[in-house]
Amino acid sequence: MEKFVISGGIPLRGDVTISGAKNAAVAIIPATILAGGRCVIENIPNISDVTILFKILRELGATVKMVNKSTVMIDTSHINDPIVPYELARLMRASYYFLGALLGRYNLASVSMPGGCDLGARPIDQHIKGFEALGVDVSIDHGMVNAKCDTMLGAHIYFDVVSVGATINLMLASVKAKGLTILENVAKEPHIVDLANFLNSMGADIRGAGTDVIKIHGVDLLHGTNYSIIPDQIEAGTYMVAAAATGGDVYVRGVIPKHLESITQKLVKAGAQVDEYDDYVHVTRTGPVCKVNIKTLPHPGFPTDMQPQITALLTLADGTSIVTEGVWDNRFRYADELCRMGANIQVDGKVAVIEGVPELKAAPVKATDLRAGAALLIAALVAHGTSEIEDIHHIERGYENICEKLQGLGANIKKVILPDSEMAKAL
Ligand SMILES: CC(=O)N[C@H]1[C@@H](OP(=O)(O)OP(=O)(O)OC[C@H]2O[C@@H](n3ccc(=O)[nH]c3=O)[C@H](O)[C@@H]2O)O[C@H](CO)[C@@H](O)[C@@H]1O
Ligand SMILES: C=C(OP(=O)(O)O)C(=O)O
Repeated sequence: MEKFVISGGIPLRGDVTISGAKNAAVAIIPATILAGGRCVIENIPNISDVTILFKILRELGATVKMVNKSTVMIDTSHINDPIVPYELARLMRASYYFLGALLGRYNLASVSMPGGCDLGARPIDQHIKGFEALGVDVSIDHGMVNAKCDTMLGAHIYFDVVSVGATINLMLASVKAKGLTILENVAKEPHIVDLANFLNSMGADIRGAGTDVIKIHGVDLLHGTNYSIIPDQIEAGTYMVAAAATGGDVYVRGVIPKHLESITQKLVKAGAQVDEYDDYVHVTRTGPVCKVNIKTLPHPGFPTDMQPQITALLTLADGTSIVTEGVWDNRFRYADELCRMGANIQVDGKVAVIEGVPELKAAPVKATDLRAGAALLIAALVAHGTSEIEDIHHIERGYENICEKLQGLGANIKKVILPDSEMAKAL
């Protein structure tokens, strides 16, 4: 087991460069199956979710080679197995994109139910409803989702809830379906647009990504492509909040400021100064943290994946803030851990009332999921004394070299391998 040890109280200063977006990469990597050829993808984040997807692709028969530290060549000419087993699929959420991608190429897929962060119920009924509308038979047996059809036919699908995953899975499945597919009430996140751009660069005909309606004219054949993934909105937002929380002065580079607007707006209300430039933002805070009310919503609303991090900042506000989770049933499990560090947070279902405290105190804490881990890191960077964060594998699902990037900003953080894991490795 590994943990982060952080001595807090140091304002972050300097430059940090943002990696490729996790939630775009995890859709684009399975999508290479549709090419049936060679794709070269740049700006791949070096995170454990990506490593697992590469492993799955190799098991399916693809060739996956890193060309340099952030560019990968994936050749899916020789996929020979449409089955994604439990041991790999359970490790992450996006493994279910193999359903859409394999269906799109072979009209056949068998993928174990996915894992991912525990945020309450994470049903896949909208994915199944969409596949069925395209003429696919879907059954769930022994935890495997089995899907097959003879020919996929374009359809008009109206999603009952706005779902990133269902939008992506249906784009993947329908890109080669016969005729026109119309997806309505779709997600509009930047990674939806990035996937559409990637698929279009392979010869797909997808229009409207980034709006409520996506129209897909099925094509017979797709081909390999070269593509560069967008920067990670949530990684960027996390460093912006960390800069504000520590009273720092940080240049967050290699970003698309437009993707950060909802985060920037709340940070400014919370007392930070954020200056936007072409491909970087400059975040400082010299005054007090101000109370802010926030409700998370699908894009372009405030992203749920930034909710724990901004809550960590608001624990230090001058006054009481209310944070309402508008996407997930249970995304405040980290609040107890922040309270161990001296925060004052009352959670009632999807609402957290955060009464600001003058300071946080170092403590040993556990990351309950990816962004919960990021929130604890931010709190530990602020708190005086030495904190230890366990279960950092959650954090490493989504943040490339977070320890090194924070060290580069002057943080006193190190990754420690606990002796029992050394022992486990030796056995
Ligand atoms: C790999 C990835 O990109 N993960 C992101 C994706 O997760 P994910 O794609 O799983 O999230 P969804 O957008 O699908 O879920 C949004 C809401 O819709 C509900 N729902 C979803 C599907 C379905 O079939 N039925 C249903 O009811 C969910 O329970 C949730 O309440 O979007 C979330 C919302 O921005 C982010 O927090 C995750 O980081
Ligand atoms: C919830 C998240 O990821 P996943 O859907 O992969 O669990 C996240 O990125 O915050």
